[in-house]
Amino acid sequence: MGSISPSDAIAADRMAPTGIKVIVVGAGFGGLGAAIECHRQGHDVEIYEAFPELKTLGDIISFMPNAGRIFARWGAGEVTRRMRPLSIAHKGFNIRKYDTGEVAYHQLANEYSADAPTVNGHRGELHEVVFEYARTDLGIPIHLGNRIEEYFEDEAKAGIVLADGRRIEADVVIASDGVRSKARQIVLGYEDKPKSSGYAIWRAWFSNKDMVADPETAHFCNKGDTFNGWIGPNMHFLFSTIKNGSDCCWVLTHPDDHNIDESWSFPGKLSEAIDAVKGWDPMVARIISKTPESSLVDWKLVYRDPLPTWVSKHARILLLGDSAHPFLPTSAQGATQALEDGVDIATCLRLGGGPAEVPTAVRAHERIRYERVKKVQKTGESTRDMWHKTDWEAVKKNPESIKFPREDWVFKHDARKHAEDVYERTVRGIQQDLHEQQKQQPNGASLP
Ligand SMILES: Cc1cc2nc3c(=O)[nH]c(=O)nc-3n(C[C@H](O)[C@H](O)[C@H](O)COP(=O)(O)OP(=O)(O)OC[C@H]3O[C@@H](n4cnc5c(N)ncnc54)[C@H](O)[C@@H]3O)c2cc1C
Repeated sequence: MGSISPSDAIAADRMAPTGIKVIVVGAGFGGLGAAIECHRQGHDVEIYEAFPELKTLGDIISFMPNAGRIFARWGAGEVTRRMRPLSIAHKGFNIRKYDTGEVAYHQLANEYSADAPTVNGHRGELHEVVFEYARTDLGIPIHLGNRIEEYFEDEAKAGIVLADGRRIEADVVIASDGVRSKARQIVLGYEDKPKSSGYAIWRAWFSNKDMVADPETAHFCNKGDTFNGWIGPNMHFLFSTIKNGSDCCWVLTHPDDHNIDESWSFPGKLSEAIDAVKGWDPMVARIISKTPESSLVDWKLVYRDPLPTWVSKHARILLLGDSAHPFLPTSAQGATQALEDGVDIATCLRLGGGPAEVPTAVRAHERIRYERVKKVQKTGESTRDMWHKTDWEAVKKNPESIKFPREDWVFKHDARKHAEDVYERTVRGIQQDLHEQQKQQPNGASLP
């Protein structure tokens, strides 16, 4: 049997058309993932995005095996093949005590698995792989430079209003427009603002030039990729070397009660970051001092309590990814859960069967995803608290207690299989609940 070319594998990666038209707002990981999965599962999809062109900005992002499993299925492994050379290939995570710098625990890296790889790399570079896969390989229309100001729906359709006044309709609108989503107003019926998480993060990505010039820091770059974390009271500093040690990246999470009405990303000041680590292992300040100030970002971390719903009244507009549920970075699951959302909604729409069944499919999606997302969100708080309130005497006795949690219920989740397994049962549950509610309405009035 002859081998199949990557382009044939990509073309073959599509199920029969369902006749469902989907608009996705936002081309972040959430929107792109949803659009790719909708395309694969036979829906007719296009994306509207505010940014006028793709820029490979940012620093590190981690995708755990529950995201790797999703990427690995795109184009029969073509997407993960493109991601692999961009990803960190460190052997393990050195978890250090903040003041002495001693390694309290060495957590081995996950083995590379072609079916469900862990992917850690530059956010902009990985984003570009996914963006180009959607646009160039799959031919999904991505309309850049379109900021959506309004969403609308009735029982039969939903849509968006573009800046020039054009109204575009579809069977369903997936609003993956991030933490400041405009769609939340129509979904919730009120304006819901993100609040301060009480923390900010200095973040930097830079070349190893000054690190290798200093014999005290050169070893981090001369041994290939490395990953070290200093864990201290109410703060942590994570430092990676990437691409065989040629690039460096760090994040310093620290308390900060900012005003979240303001923009949340600012140029960072090195002196402030160095001040924050007074009393810490001097290596931390030394690494920070090698950072060109122009590459330092002061990122105010916002959060929001779980929303009561992600679905509009007629169930034709759906919040997805950060617009529905922002995560704390200590879960390392925000973008991953956005990808799971995309797989789930694309699967529910297909199993629903066609445009008339969209509201049922959208409601089933929310019911399938809601509790899992809430539970994963909590891991961001528990890991942060575990690190920021470390009892070092207890860690001496049980070093493993400080490791980054890797739980099977999070990592082994197969979003598509799960949706296929529970869809019918979930729809029956929704119908039963509606029936019960209708019985309780006076004069048999019907519910939306
Ligand atoms: C410091 C930090 C570190 C993180 N680390 C990790 C990690 O290691 N692993 C992980 O899984 N997650 C991580 N996350 C979370 C992750 O980055 C997000 O959860 C994820 O990127 C959300 O993707 P999204 O597509 O939902 O939203 P976004 O990436 O915010 O995308 C929203 C898109 O919508 C567009 N848009 C917004 N408004 C409109 C509009 N009105 N009209 C049209 N387009 C619009 C925006 O331009 C943007 O492109 C981290 C987050 C932070 C803050």
